[in-house]
Amino acid sequence: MLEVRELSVGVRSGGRLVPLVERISFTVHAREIVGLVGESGCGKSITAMALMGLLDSSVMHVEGSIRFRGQELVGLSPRHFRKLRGRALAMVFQDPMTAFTPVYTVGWQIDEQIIVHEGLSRRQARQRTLGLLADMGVPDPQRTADSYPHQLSGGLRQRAMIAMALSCRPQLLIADEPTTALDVTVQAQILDLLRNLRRDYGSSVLMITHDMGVVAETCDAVAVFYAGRVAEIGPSQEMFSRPAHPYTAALLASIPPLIGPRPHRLPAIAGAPPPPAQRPVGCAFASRCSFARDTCAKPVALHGMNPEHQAACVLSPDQLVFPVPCDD
Ligand SMILES: Nc1ncnc2c1ncn2[C@@H]1O[C@H](COP(=O)(O)OP(=O)(O)OP(=O)(O)O)[C@@H](O)[C@H]1O
Repeated sequence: MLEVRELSVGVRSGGRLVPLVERISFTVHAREIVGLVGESGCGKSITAMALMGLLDSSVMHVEGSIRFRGQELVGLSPRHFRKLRGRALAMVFQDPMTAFTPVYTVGWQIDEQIIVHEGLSRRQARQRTLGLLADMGVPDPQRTADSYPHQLSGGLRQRAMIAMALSCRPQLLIADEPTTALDVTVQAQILDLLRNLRRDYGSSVLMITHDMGVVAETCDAVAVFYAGRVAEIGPSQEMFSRPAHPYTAALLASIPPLIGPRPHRLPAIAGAPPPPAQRPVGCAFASRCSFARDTCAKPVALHGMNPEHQAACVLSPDQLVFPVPCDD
């Protein structure tokens, strides 16, 4: 369905190219939910924008390959990208107000999307809009369709945006932090909705998040991003039970337990990722890693526990014994 190979994105700055994303590879199979996870600034959104053809080519340079259902997207013209977007490829954002304009009703905007892409009449489009809103668990679809975006709660707006993204039955939905702005109950409902998309619509989902808890709830496979590179990639179950990169382990340690007493405080990762212009050639996590040693200063490629589960760490999983969260 989607194969990203050695994808790099750089920004032109002061006569040189600063790498924002470096040689990223991952695959999304049909009906699969894949997570891109990592702290703020590690390149998740830039990757998503490259997939959607939304990067400004006068500022950003894209290299490598993005094959979507056999079609190469790197170098695709804006006109061809426009045809794909909203149809085969769709995206939902953290803030639905970026998807909706405030001056038209939500229903009118979803209708428009359907009319433009599928040539249905306004009446037929409205039927589909109401059906989509109902599928998204909107209690009163007619009323929601007739509302302006600012009249809806955050949860309803998010459902309406997902309905709009699904209006032309995309094969791949990219969800960029779709639940971050929502309270915990609504968050769980939206994640449920995304999980059901493959069953109800046959869609694959690329889930972008900084939250390992969201990955645990939804994703079949996950790529852990750190400072513009993939630190670890693999099936989520396997990665959760046996992380092979200290950064993954640190992210996992920051998920609150679902059952039992919650630790007094969750371990946070001290420090911050290096900014793009200051990334070292070796492991960019080394300066924050309790396992760091001299060899971490050399570049390290992803290598495998098995062909599917790979990490870019000089240590083998046996050498990585991670502390469990303490309860002090
Ligand atoms: N237009 C731009 N020009 C220059 N640098 C940029 C631009 N957009 C993003 N960056 C930089 O690229 C890096 C990756 O940003 P990106 O938004 O992809 O991170 P992210 O992992 O999605 O973080 P967040 O979770 O905060 O959205 C960051 O260091 C960011 O400052």
